[in-house]
Amino acid sequence: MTSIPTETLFEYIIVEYRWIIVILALLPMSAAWKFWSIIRNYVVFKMNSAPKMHDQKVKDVQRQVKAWLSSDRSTRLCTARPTWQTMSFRHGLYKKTFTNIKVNLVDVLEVDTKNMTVRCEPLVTMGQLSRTLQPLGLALAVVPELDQLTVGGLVMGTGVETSSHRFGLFQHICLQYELVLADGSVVTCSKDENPDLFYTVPWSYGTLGFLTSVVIKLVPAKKFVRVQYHPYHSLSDLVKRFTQESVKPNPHQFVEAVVFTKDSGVVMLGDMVDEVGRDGKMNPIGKWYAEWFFKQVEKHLKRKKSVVEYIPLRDYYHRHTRSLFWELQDIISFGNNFIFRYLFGWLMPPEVSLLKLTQPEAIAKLYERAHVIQDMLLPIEHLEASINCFHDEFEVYPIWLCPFKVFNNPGQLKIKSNVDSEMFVDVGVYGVPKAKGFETVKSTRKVENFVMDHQGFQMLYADTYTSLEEFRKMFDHTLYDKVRDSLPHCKEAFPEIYGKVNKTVRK
Ligand SMILES: Cc1cc2nc3c(=O)[nH]c(=O)nc-3n(C[C@H](O)[C@H](O)[C@H](O)COP(=O)(O)OP(=O)(O)OC[C@H]3O[C@@H](n4cnc5c(N)ncnc54)[C@H](O)[C@@H]3O)c2cc1C
Ligand SMILES: NC(=O)C1=CN([C@@H]2O[C@H](COP(=O)(O)OP(=O)(O)OC[C@H]3O[C@@H](n4cnc5c(N)ncnc54)[C@H](OP(=O)(O)O)[C@@H]3O)[C@@H](O)[C@H]2O)C=CC1
Ligand SMILES: CC(C)=CCC[C@@H](C)[C@H]1CC[C@@]2(C)C3=C(CC[C@]12C)[C@@]1(C)CC[C@H](O)C(C)(C)[C@@H]1CC3
Repeated sequence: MTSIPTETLFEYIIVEYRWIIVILALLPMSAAWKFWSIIRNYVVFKMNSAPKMHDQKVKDVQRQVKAWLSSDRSTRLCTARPTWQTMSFRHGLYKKTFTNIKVNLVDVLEVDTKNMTVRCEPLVTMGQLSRTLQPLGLALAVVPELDQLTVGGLVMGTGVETSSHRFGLFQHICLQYELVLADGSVVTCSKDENPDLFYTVPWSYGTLGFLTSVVIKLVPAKKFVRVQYHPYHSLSDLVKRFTQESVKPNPHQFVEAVVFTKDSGVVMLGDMVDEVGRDGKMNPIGKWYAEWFFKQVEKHLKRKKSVVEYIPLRDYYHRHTRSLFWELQDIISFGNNFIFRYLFGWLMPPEVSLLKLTQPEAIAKLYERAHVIQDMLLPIEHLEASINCFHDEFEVYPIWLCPFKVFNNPGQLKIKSNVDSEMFVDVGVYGVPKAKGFETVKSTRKVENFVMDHQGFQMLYADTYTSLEEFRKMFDHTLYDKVRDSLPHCKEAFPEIYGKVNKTVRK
């Protein structure tokens, strides 16, 4: 059955019989972990104990930074969050050599219904937030899809979702950050207070200070999302419709597309509603027995006509969680089989952290050699050319398309200078490449060059093969460098962004 070059019999057994470990150990462990965190978060939030503890916890972060300050400072600093717990594809090697600062801040602090904001700590996850906010009739303006993504990671990296064509990236819905800096001080920043710091925190990957709380913008939520599925059998027609829907003045609340082959795909347009209308069926895609969402979407291609469905709001927000987009099909190939779904669907998905922790070396090598995970962010006018380029270099399907607005703010993302905002699209490619002549580094480099030539950006949770020079060209470092120069001990404490995301520091 296997064609992976496994080095030992032990490794061979681990790879080939991994499903036994996944089903008997990882799935039950994941479920127990989820169950425990839901109860714990609920109790803490209801008892309202978290806001009182917050200052104490921030002081503890300050204490650790000050201890480093008074040491010989021979190492740099990073958070102590184990690398297997994170949503990045690789393990950060710097965690082993840097001083690890414990930032164990896991709570939703305050929901302000008057100002429509929520204040929360950096380790709060998207799943935890949507669970807390939904009963209050609220939602984050942008909810990145995977349950396990944290507020801290999304602020220091980036976050995108199908409402981003209206609200922008995750950074654009954040109103205030509280950080512990390298000199041990606590600062808050917003567009009016310490604006340079405020605008350079996103995409800084923890290289300016430790985030301790964030104020995020909320929007009113309704019970369901009315989703229209529009199948296309021509790439240019799909791109035309997708672009029109993204840029029009009064767009639908959610816009997304999944491209299944070079010339077929489905455009999805969604709007929140309170009741299920007569024009479509209710589809609770979050139920344990439901088919994986992308498989359901694929079926609309065959129907050839537009269809309307009503999806419960939380199910919609986390629609790609149960199948980790389409990555789980490579891990549990029979995961979408109806017998498996009825028996074990309620345990899905296995926690990404547990998958990462138990990933054998042979699988890591297989992914390195024959798997692509990349999100490229490009101005929307280059969408069709991007898909053609991705097809030539990778030939990986499905492709995820999500439009998003980039506001003309200071910081690392530079857009055309004469506009208030520019529409971009996230082209997400996750899977096994079928392109002839695919070679991980060579092919990814070609795509990276295409992205740079078209004024795009690369998401950095995945592998980047850019050189430091190219990276600094892709992301504008002018203000970032100025801020690092001005913050005491910053350059001594933290490497620059490239030092945390390039391939040599991640394995
Ligand atoms: C039940 C089960 C559980 C699994 N659990 C995990 C897991 O927890 N974590 C994990 O990472 N993987 C997991 N896998 C994936 C598994 O390791 C690979 O699918 C398998 O080893 C691919 O080898 P193959 O020769 O059997 O597949 P074939 O179908 O023969 O594959 C042909 C070629 O396609 C490529 N290929 C196939 N699958 C992949 C893939 N996933 N990524 C990159 N290239 C691929 C390889 O180059 C391979 O040589 C699981 C698979 C199964 C069936
Ligand atoms: N839909 C989407 O938008 C998706 C986004 N992603 C990406 O996944 C990542 C988020 O994953 P997640 O596991 O939550 O985050 P991680 O723990 O991987 O953190 C990402 C970066 O943020 C830094 N960071 C996190 N918390 C803090 C903090 N409190 N103070 C200072 N720095 C901090 C980390 O620094 P350190 O290295 O020191 O720990 C790290 O460099 C993001 O990069 C995001 O772009 C992935 C999938 C989907
Ligand atoms: C911007 C958007 C929407 C990005 C979606 C990113 C997902 C597809 C990524 C995030 C985490 C991710 C890199 C991951 C993996 C697949 C792709 C994921 C789910 C897997 C599960 C692939 C198998 C690997 O052995 C391993 C377990 C290490 C990783 C873990 C992280």
